[in-house]
Amino acid sequence: MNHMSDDEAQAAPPDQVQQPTPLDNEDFEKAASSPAGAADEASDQIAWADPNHAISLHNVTHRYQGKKALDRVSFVVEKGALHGFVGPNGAGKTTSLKLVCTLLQPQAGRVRVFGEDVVDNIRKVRTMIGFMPDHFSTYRQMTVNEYLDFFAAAYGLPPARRIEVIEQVLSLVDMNHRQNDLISGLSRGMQQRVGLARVLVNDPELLLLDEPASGLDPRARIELMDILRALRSMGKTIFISSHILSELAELCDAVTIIDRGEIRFSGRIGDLLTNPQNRHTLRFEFAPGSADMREALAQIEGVVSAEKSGEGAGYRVEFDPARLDANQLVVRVASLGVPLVSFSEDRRQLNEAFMDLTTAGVR
Ligand SMILES: Nc1ncnc2c1ncn2[C@@H]1O[C@H](COP(=O)(O)OP(=O)(O)OP(=O)(O)O)[C@@H](O)[C@H]1O
Repeated sequence: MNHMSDDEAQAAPPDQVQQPTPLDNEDFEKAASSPAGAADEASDQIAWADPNHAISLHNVTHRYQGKKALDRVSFVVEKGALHGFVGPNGAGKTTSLKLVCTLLQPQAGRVRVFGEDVVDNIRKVRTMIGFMPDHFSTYRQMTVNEYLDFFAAAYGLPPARRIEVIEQVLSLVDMNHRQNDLISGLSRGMQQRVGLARVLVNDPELLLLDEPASGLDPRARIELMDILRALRSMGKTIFISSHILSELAELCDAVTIIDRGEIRFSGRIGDLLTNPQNRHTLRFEFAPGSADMREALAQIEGVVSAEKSGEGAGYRVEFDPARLDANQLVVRVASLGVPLVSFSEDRRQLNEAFMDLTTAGVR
């Protein structure tokens, strides 16, 4: 996502916010007639304006020069969550982030941060958020210390307090030892840590991170994820965007998937992975080197199909719940006389889920 420069992403005064363009009649009609439409706003107010929702987008539509970037988008991010925001190129991630950051105003619908409307309470919202764009577009010739001091001053911290805060935020991202280095001389991973330190300068409750792991090597990626977990354990809410669902699966509690301006899924990762169609399928893994078990499994009363799964001695076993429940199936499989290593619910692979929910091609 590169529509927003680093300097643009900082505390832009309200008069620099892109003003909304009125929507056409079609948009208003759809918004009003949708189940979560503007007409329902009053009745839904309590839920959508809940301060325990760090972010809520309710029926938000946004267009650029007539072209729809977001189409009646609604989702919430719970306070204290590490929440992923995933979608292919052009899906609408940056546009959504710009709305939450107060750099854009919604043309239809409501965007709230901890229950505060981003249009009505723009200044309050800005004190609660920290936005990290995906690249350093400027400031590369500053030292780490100068860079952080610049932002701390912009937030109005007095000089003595700035020294203290810079020490604290650099220690959170383990970068105190690079305080006097030029940003341009730092690795991508270290630049990302400095970017995070900058976002923490005003101690925001909500961190908005745009593709923070892109371009990082595996080690830097793991270290960054550890820092994010530590920040979450300090009570921060973290909303993190990525193109790659599997990258966020280990880290996040919940995920929102967006494609072509529409929300395809928003909820707990576990719910995304549990395929309703696979509720009656279990995966069994026998000891390595075991004989082919397909026939033995298929002969169990109530088993509909038994297929090999993966390279080793794994099998997907589908059963008819009217004739057999999962416990009975496990007992029967365990008594086949071949050592059973594990059994589990058959869960969809993340990438498979992502591909199912999104469409091919770049917008
Ligand atoms: N300033 C703009 N002017 C015109 N069209 C825009 C502008 N910003 C975004 N768009 C268009 O709006 C749609 C959504 O873009 P957005 O940047 O929000 O998606 P994204 O999910 O962040 O994509 P990426 O991951 O590629 O950055 C795209 O079709 C994009 O081309």
